[in-house]
Amino acid sequence: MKKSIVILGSTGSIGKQTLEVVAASDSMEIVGLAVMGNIDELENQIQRFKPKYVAVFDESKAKELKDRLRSNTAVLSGMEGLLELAVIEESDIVLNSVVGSIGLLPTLTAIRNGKTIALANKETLVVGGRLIMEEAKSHKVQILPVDSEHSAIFQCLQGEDYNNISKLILTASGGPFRGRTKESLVDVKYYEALKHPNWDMGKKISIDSATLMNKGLEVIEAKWLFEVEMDRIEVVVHPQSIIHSMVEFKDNSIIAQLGSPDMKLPIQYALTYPNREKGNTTKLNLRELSRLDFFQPNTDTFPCLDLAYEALRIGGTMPCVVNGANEVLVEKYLHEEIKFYDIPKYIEKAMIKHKSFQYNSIEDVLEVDNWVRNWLKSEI
Ligand SMILES: NC(=O)C1=CN([C@@H]2O[C@H](COP(=O)(O)OP(=O)(O)OC[C@H]3O[C@@H](n4cnc5c(N)ncnc54)[C@H](OP(=O)(O)O)[C@@H]3O)[C@@H](O)[C@H]2O)C=CC1
Ligand SMILES: CC(=O)[C@@H](O)[C@H](O)COP(=O)(O)O
Ligand SMILES: [Mn+2]
Repeated sequence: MKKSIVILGSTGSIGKQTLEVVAASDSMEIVGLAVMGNIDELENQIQRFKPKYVAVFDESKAKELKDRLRSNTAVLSGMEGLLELAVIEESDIVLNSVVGSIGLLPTLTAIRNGKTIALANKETLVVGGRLIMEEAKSHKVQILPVDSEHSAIFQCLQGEDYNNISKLILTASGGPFRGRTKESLVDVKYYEALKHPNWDMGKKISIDSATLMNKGLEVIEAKWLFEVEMDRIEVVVHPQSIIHSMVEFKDNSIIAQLGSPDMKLPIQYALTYPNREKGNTTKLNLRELSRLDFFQPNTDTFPCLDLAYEALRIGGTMPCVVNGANEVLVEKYLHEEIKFYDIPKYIEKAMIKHKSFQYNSIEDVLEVDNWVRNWLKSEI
């Protein structure tokens, strides 16, 4: 029997690579695909993978697709359609690779319906980590990390007792501006920030890598996934992105996971877990690797990392505020409405304005997410 996969965000960087993984495997098939509004690409995907269902978030685009489509694929639409797709009976696993906190509700809905989750959408755990992990436990649902660092840690922890973890060591490439001074980045343009040295990713996460907010979000993601407190999560800059992360144990042994920087590897691991299948990524040739470097992150040039740690220290709804502010600010930076250092500046302002509280429901989280987005509108 083939494993039936639903991909939320199939037209994005992770979504397309997931389709490549599925296409190359004999053990998986696609039953559902969801996108925001890129129906041209979705139509190609429908022809190739013949999913039973698709969901298009943008209602008018969904209607356009319905009018165009000459196949038996059912077209769902809006948030309702996205949630419906997240819980279809035919699926064995839901890979969530939408971008942003909009991914929270589909993850939660899938968990409440007992669906195994392959999670690329890190914002889910940043904004609602406590709730998600509680629900996953109570519904006995497994969350399989897709983010490369978390997949690496998950792989390092196979067969290990989590009580023996001494610390998690997340590697960061340092992004396109590694080694630069703050002064030199004041007027840096978004298209320079999009040039990641090692990974080909969507725009939002590429800007996050350039500010180091990506690593901040990943520290929060790691805290929830592996139940490790923030003072035992360390970030080390590793420009080659060959070691994808490490775990140090009580006995001072460190286990690392290595591979060429290609997301198809963690995607495949999540989809085939606990098995491993033949991979199609470039093999590492250790003899050709001349060196592996490690440095301390420069939080003077990249203050976003410290802001994320501070949000985690405060706890409650503060990480949600940091995430919501960051999403708005990255979008504005991409549209040249603000400058590079306005990103940390306004995130910090939002943190000062917000009084964090312990959320008890998804409604609490969504309200805070909404608040920070509206507050920024009036502030900038
Ligand atoms: N790219 C990477 O290598 C990595 C990404 N991640 C994480 O994975 C997630 C996805 O990143 P990435 O693939 O780069 O992002 P992209 O911007 O490339 O793709 C985003 C995808 O989400 C879809 N989407 C956005 N909003 C909605 C919505 N409301 N309903 C349905 N679909 C929606 C988009 O559809 P449309 O095309 O129609 O707009 C698109 O398919 C992010 O959380 C990121 O942090 C983690 C590790 C690595
Ligand atoms: C591929 C992946 O998981 C990204 O999150 C990547 O880690 C980004 O690179 P940085 O280390 O520069 O943030
Ligand atoms: Mn990552």
